[in-house]
Amino acid sequence: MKIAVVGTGYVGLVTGTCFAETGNDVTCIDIDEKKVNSLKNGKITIYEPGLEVIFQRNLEQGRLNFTTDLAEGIEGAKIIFLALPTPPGEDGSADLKYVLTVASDLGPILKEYAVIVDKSTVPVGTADKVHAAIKENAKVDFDVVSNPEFLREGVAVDDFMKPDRVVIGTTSEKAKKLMETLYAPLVRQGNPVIFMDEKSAELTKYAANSFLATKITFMNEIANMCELLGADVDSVRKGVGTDTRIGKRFLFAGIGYGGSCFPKDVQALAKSAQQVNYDFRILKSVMDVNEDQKTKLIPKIKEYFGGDLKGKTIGLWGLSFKPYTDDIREAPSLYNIEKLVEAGAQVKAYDPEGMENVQGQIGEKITYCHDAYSAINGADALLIATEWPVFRTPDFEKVAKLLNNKVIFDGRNLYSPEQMKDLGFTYVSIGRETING
Ligand SMILES: NC(=O)c1ccc[n+]([C@@H]2O[C@H](COP(=O)([O-])OP(=O)(O)OC[C@H]3O[C@@H](n4cnc5c(N)ncnc54)[C@H](O)[C@@H]3O)[C@@H](O)[C@H]2O)c1
Ligand SMILES: O=c1ccn([C@@H]2O[C@H](COP(=O)(O)OP(=O)(O)O[C@H]3O[C@H](CO)[C@@H](O)[C@H](O)[C@H]3O)[C@@H](O)[C@H]2O)c(=O)[nH]1
Repeated sequence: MKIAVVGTGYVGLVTGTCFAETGNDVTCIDIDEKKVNSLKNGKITIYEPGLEVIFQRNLEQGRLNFTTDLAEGIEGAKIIFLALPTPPGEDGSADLKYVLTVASDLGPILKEYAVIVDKSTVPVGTADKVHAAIKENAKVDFDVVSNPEFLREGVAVDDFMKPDRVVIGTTSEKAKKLMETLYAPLVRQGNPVIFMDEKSAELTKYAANSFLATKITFMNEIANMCELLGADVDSVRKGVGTDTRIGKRFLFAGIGYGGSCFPKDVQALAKSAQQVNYDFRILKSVMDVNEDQKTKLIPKIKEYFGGDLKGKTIGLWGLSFKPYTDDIREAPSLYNIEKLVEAGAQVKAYDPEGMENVQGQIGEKITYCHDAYSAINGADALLIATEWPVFRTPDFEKVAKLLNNKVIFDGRNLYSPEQMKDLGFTYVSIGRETING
């Protein structure tokens, strides 16, 4: 089937590449000329494990094409995905200007029936708005479908090719059939395609992300209680996670959730609630707690150094908001850097994939190191912000030698307190016993 994907960022590129891989003829459209040229020339624009190989294959075999021209890109497409940004507007609600601008542009250039799919995360009622924006100048029949995306960065290809479920919001039988055909190769594992109305599909996406953010935040609060009561959050996690009603996943306490989705989507759902005069109290708490959680280790670092960080150097392991991505949007590392620099400390950082993006955003505010050990060479303490596997089993003798003080502040609970005690480190983690080496 011929399909088009408008917006070739994270979701657009994964969507386009994966649908090309399942045999469709895909054209991806983006207004960013540099991005389009790079992709046309075979240079992938995001770091996402497993994506490059299928991107190259489909590009070479001509099933994956890129253009900046919307009319050219949608020519002959039966399905047109909108994978456009929906960032928080000034009041925290999702800004629909990208989605609605493209919808308006589509009206006059649609030449035959097509299904326009909202892949972006959009508030309830957006499918109606997109429909109205297209209809204003449309000369042909069309349907607008809500098909939220649930992929996680870092495992996006697997999530897309083997989804737990596909949610499709439409009341049009014609659109339903086309979407069913497109998704058929991805749901052979027996996972369901769940059809519903557009509004419920839109809300499903916000409910899923907000629920997961709440689950993490609940465990972060349990971790904070553990610290006050002398319990261990890892034991509590195992104890509760084995209850199948709760489940083992997304129970890891740490220095808060980040990324391009949870922070903005929780905020957008809270705003949607406010707009219909509903006080969504849990979400307000989730945002509050996460705000504090992100820089939770800073006061402890200050306390270790007697309250003053002036002239101290902190080695920072991890910049991306989670492992296996170069995405630094809303990464807790950035909030920690801000606080450390504000307090007069210097930061030497290493991240396997995220350094270029951080440098692009904050420039030379910190020093970028070529590996984990150079980031702690001569540093006064180590702070861990992201659980990249390379940080999990370091040579602790080397770590001790390179650091001026044997002290680790671990925002991702990578090491066991017992091991740190044996090695003689001072070790401060989240929701567990502090070890004074
Ligand atoms: N990143 C994720 O993991 C993820 C997962 C699920 C859902 N989502 C949702 O998907 C949507 C897109 O997210 P993303 O992370 O891919 O965004 P992104 O910022 O990475 O990419 C958006 C792309 O759209 C392009 N664009 C902007 N205006 C355009 C226009 N008029 N015409 C063509 N292209 C245009 C931009 O140049 C950019 O390349 C958001 O609503 C997001 O919430 C994201
Ligand atoms: O037990 C956990 C799990 C995650 N996190 C943090 O939560 C954030 C988000 O992690 P994750 O959900 O794995 O990454 P995303 O790629 O942002 O994916 C989320 O956001 C996407 C965009 O909407 C959705 O499609 C996905 O389903 C949803 O998981 C990260 O900062 C993680 O460090 C924790 O602190 N503890």
